Parts: sequence; structure tokens; C-alpha cells
Amino acid sequence: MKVGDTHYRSIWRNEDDGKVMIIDQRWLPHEFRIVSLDGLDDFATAIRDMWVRGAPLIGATAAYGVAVEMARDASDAALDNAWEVLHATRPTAINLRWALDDMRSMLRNTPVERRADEAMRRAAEICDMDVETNRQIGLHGLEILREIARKKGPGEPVNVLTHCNAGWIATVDWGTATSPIYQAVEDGMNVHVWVDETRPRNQGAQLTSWELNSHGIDHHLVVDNAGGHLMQHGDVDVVIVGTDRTTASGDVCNKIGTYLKALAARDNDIPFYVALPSSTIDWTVHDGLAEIPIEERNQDEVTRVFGKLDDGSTAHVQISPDGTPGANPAFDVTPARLVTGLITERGVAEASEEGLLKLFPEKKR
Ligand SMILES: CSC[C@@H](O)[C@@H](O)C(=O)COP(=O)(O)O
Repeated sequence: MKVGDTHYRSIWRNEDDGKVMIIDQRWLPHEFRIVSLDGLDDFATAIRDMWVRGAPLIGATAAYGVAVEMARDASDAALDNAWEVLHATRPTAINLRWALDDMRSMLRNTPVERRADEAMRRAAEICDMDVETNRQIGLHGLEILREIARKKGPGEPVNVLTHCNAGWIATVDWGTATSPIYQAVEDGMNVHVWVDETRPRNQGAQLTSWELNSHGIDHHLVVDNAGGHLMQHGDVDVVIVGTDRTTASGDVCNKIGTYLKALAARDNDIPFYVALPSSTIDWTVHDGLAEIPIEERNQDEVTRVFGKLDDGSTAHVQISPDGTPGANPAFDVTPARLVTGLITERGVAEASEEGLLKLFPEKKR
């Protein structure tokens, strides 16, 4: 998508020196910084410390991490080590394991002398696939928004509420939850987005708002606690969020706070959709609450916030008393029964094993 007049992806390779480049998301929206990732440790740090984040982008970054390591040492031992190091970075988003497994199984069947080239080729392919997948998600989601617009009447905005950042910057391009919004706006639809700030790291305030602002899309930033109130007053037509791992039975694990939005949506009869590439489905897991590991992040993310000071400089500031401990579960699970539908690249599935298998019959066991 666009930053100013320039089209960017969130990760790419330089044409001249072949380096892997990312947008370092820690500084957005206040500073737009591009950095190169030069070795396995850089890739692991970038994922762990959230220079890049969002399930699909974590997967794409890991794929390039393997590729860069293969250029240094293409042995089986280096391949296994790269898998382990990258896999240990973040526990919840399944796209990480999906991308690492994909790379390793392909490279194991590739002669050592060809591994570096093949790994780069496949990492680029994973990125291209992500872009096309998200574009398809957008087209399927567009139909949902069109239907809402038809019911509302001419000129009335379709009000979408979203949580966290499942935008283009969380994927390689387009985003998942935001892809239908971008498609709808390109289609001329009047769309307005309620952006949850998404404490503790404020992905909504810092990233989703930045994206929508850059694309001139009508939006308001709201505190996380405002969603229920907006829904009670008829100000939300649909909720669309992303996911870090969806079970084979349709339970959805996403950024902490998603579950509360789903509860409020159900109480107010508002459709609650989850947009996801099929690489986010963990076909081995059936009970999201019992089986998905929830990342517990540093308490500093709760007790401090990052922002711009009046003099224009940026800083982290403490918001709680010295000594008050923070607890920081980063994700929660929304049971399938609260999900209206799963918007995938193959269409909209009912959030159930049966619904998912209708769209992905090759996954039947
Ligand atoms: C298309 S991204 C979907 C999810 O990864 C997103 O909603 C989310 O929860 C991101 O969490 P983050 O901790 O910022 O990586």
C-alpha cells in the first residue's frame, strides 16, 4: 500500500544488493524507518522485539531469515538451527511455524549447493502468495460490506470496528481485516472505521490509524473500552479483526481484547467477522482455549506507553506507580460460537470444522 506517493510492501529485497529490508514498526507513526536484516540473529530479534509483527508478516520474515542463513551455511545443521532460533521468537502466531515448516521441507529435498538460491526464491514466493491471498480476502470481505451498504441505504457510511492492526503492515500487503476496507474504498463505498487503540502496545493507535490516515480513509481512534458503547448506540455495523491462530474448529486467537469485542457484538446482534489467510489455521488444534499457547510479554509494555512529546521527540513514559507490577497476556481466544464467519482467500467459512472443511476439503483426515 502507499506511504506518501510511494508503494511499499512491509518486507522486500533490495534490487541492487539483495538485502532484506523491513519497515521498523517500533517507531510508527512518528518516524518512518527502514532497516536491513543481515543475519539470523537480526531476523530473530526483529520478530521477538516486534520490529515486524502481525501473523502473516512474522511468517514472511522468518522465511527470509532461513534464506539469509542458507546463504551463510546451507548445511542440514544450520537449517535445523535456523528453524529452532526463529520458532522460539514468538509462540502464538501459527504462520511462523507454517513458514518455517514450508521452508525446511522444501530445502531438505534440495541439494546443499542450490539451497541458498532456492530459499530466496521460495521466501519471495511466500511473500507474493501472501499479497494475492490478502487481495482475495479483501474481495470476499467486500461482498459482506456491500450487503451492509445495500441495507443501510445510499450515502450512509458502513461503520467497521477493528481491533489491533491486521492491516497491510501486519502482512506483506493489503492486510487481512483491512483488505475489505481498502477494496471497498477503492470501489467508491462510504466506509468509516472505528480503530481500537489496542493497549498495551497500541497497534490500533500507532499502526492502523497510520495506515488509514495515509490512505485518506475516514476513521476515528477510540479507547479499547468504547466498543460496547458504540455498538449499543447503533454506531457499529460490523466488526472485522485478524487472527494469529484459528483452530480447525473455528476458535479464533487474536490480540488481547478481541474476545470482549466479540461478546459485545453478540449482545448487540452485530456481525463479528475474522479475516485470515489459510496459513493462520492450525489444523492440529481443536480447542483454542486449552491448546493455543498465549504469549506473555514484558510488563513494561503495560506500565509504560510510547508516544510523541510536545517538543516533537519520542519517548516511553511510565503511567503507573513505581513498583506496581504489570501482567501482560498478549492474546485471547474467541470461541467459534461468537464468530459470524471466517473470511479466507477461498471465501467466507462458517466458524466450525464443517465450515472450514467445505472450503479446504484437502484438509479432511
Ligand atoms: C493480519 S495480522 C492478524 C494478527 O496477527 C493481529 O491481529 C495481531 O493480533 C497482531 O499481534 P502482534 O502482537 O502485534 O503481532
